[in-house]
Amino acid sequence: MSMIAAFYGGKSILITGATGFLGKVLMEKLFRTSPDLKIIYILVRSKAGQTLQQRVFQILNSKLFENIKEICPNVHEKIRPISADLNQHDFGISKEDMEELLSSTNIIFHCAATVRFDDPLRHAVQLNVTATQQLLLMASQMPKLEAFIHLSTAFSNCNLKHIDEVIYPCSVEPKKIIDSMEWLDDAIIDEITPKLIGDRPNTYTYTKALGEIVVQQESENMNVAIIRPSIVGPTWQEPFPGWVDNLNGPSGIIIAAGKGFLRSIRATPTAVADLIPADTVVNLTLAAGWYTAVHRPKSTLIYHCTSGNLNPCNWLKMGLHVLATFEKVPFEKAFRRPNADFTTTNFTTHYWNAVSHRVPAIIYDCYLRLTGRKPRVLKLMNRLLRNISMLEYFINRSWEWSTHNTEMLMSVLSPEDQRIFNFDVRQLNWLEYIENYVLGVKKYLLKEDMAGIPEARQHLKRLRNIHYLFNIALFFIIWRLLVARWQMARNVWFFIVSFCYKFLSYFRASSTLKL
Ligand SMILES: CCCCCCCCCCCCCCCCCCCCCCCCCCCC(=O)SCCNC(=O)CCNC(=O)[C@H](O)C(C)(C)COP(=O)(O)OP(=O)(O)OC[C@H]1O[C@@H](n2cnc3c(N)ncnc32)[C@H](O)[C@@H]1OP(=O)(O)O
Ligand SMILES: NC(=O)C1=CN([C@@H]2O[C@H](COP(=O)(O)OP(=O)(O)OC[C@H]3O[C@@H](n4cnc5c(N)ncnc54)[C@H](OP(=O)(O)O)[C@@H]3O)[C@@H](O)[C@H]2O)C=CC1
Repeated sequence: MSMIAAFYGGKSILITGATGFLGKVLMEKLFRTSPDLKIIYILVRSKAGQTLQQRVFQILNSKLFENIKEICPNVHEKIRPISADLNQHDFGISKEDMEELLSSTNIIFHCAATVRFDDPLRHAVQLNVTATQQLLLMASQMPKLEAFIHLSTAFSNCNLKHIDEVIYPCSVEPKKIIDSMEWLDDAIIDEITPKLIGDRPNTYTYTKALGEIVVQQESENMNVAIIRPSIVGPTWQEPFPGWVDNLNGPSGIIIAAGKGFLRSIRATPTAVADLIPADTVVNLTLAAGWYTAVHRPKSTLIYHCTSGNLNPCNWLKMGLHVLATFEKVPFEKAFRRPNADFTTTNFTTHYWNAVSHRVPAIIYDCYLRLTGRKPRVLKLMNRLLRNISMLEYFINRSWEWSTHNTEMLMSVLSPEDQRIFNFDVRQLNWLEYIENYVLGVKKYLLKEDMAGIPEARQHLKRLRNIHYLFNIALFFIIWRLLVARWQMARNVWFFIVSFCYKFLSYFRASSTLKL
């Protein structure tokens, strides 16, 4: 019998960010392993014209939840969406809903966040810091609360090279930052943002670090744990391999490369690609929830959920295997044949951005214009290059994360729990995982059918022929221009032709002699 699964049985669980990538995998696993849980409250906002119920319906009817209705037939009754916007005071939760949450909740998983790197500081602080503070305030009024699990990121202290499972201070207290956001205007906030974030690359990592400090400061008398995953990738094993539903992390890059838009990227090939599968993060999160509630450690434990120190993979290995998988399962309607390389200097990056990215985009836009359509490829390309520049920080450095707490947690699990809530990344086969990643991107993000693979191959063959024809035509045009205008080119051409003629004559003469 799994102790962790049994622990969640009969419990009332509150999840924020349940409509997000990790939140959905977390909910699925909870229903699959503890179908007798009492209820899952999820804080949801209406979005893109969808009501809360429509959003929940969409999640429950998605491929990810395919088997849940069999395991937990009354799953609809066990999810209770609560209308909430974490940007609002008290999250805009109604009085009745708030009373129910406060009186019933046993466990909180706080996953909601803004994960955008370019969010203005005010918005990132509101969601990643102030909302965390408010949720802790709510948690402190929950008499039945057993554990509060906060999802942070392994990159919250990415300004350090070696990161321990501790909370590091920031130069300005989070409370001061929260206060200042209330009276400073946007222009001033924009001006002071670079000074505040210091040697961190963006507002996301900075506000996640502030969020951790808030958790530490506001969690008196509560059982709290912080999970710090690195770059969360698609599922490794559960409920099935390769599930992914957003463009974050490497997924967008894989699409851009597979569709032939991206031909080079500035990356350090030997830097560690610290990816961690979503189901591994969820298993560790659930195990930490159980441990925190049952063993009640004296201080807040931080768990690094990373792969680099136990089973490292680097960007070169990842890149090469992504490209090899494109050969087996090409994406449909590619712009160019997928073929990419890493650049390592400013000069080569700018050169290849011009030659391999912008020039083909301009040529294609000319073709669109000539055929009476609206040019759009250069705009798309510039956006892609801008977005990639925001990720570059993370693919040109390596970090070391210590994992003592994570290893301790693994060691206290029963063999049954180690199997059901497996977070031992040493067992991960990277080649298999990356192949499933590319397949998952094709199936679940691009919604492409496997039956379309022969046509996609044909399309790539056509692109290859166009590429060869284009190169031959370009060569002849340049040659004609040179020979027509430049005596030196004529001399070189005459020399090459006469050399070939002499070589052929010699070859013919020597073969006649042999006979
Ligand atoms: C010798 C041979 C060598 C071989 C080499 C081969 C080389 C290449 C082959 C391919 C290889 C792949 C392997 C290497 C790749 C390197 C990968 C690099 C990844 C590094 C990731 C680092 C992450 C690190 C760290 C931290 C981890 C975390 O804690 S947080 C989670 C991660 N967060 C993110 O990733 C967020 C990043 N994104 C953003 O901040 C923003 O989206 C953006 C700033 C990048 C883009 O903003 P922008 O305003 O331009 O676009 P936006 O409006 O957001 O979107 C445009 C349209 O796209 C849709 N969209 C965008 N994002 C998503 C999403 N997540 N889910 C769904 N849809 C999304 C959006 O809706 C828009 O659509 P429209 O509205 O229709 O326009
Ligand atoms: N993905 C990754 O690579 C990593 C993620 N993490 C952390 O894991 C956690 C989950 O990340 P992930 O699932 O990828 O993120 P997603 O962006 O997929 O999900 C974010 C969730 O937060 C919710 N949310 C955002 N703003 C609000 C709001 N104002 N009110 C209510 N809900 C809101 C979103 O709801 P809605 O659907 O309405 O937008 C969504 O459910 C985050 O804390 C993140 O920092 C850590 C390391 C890596």
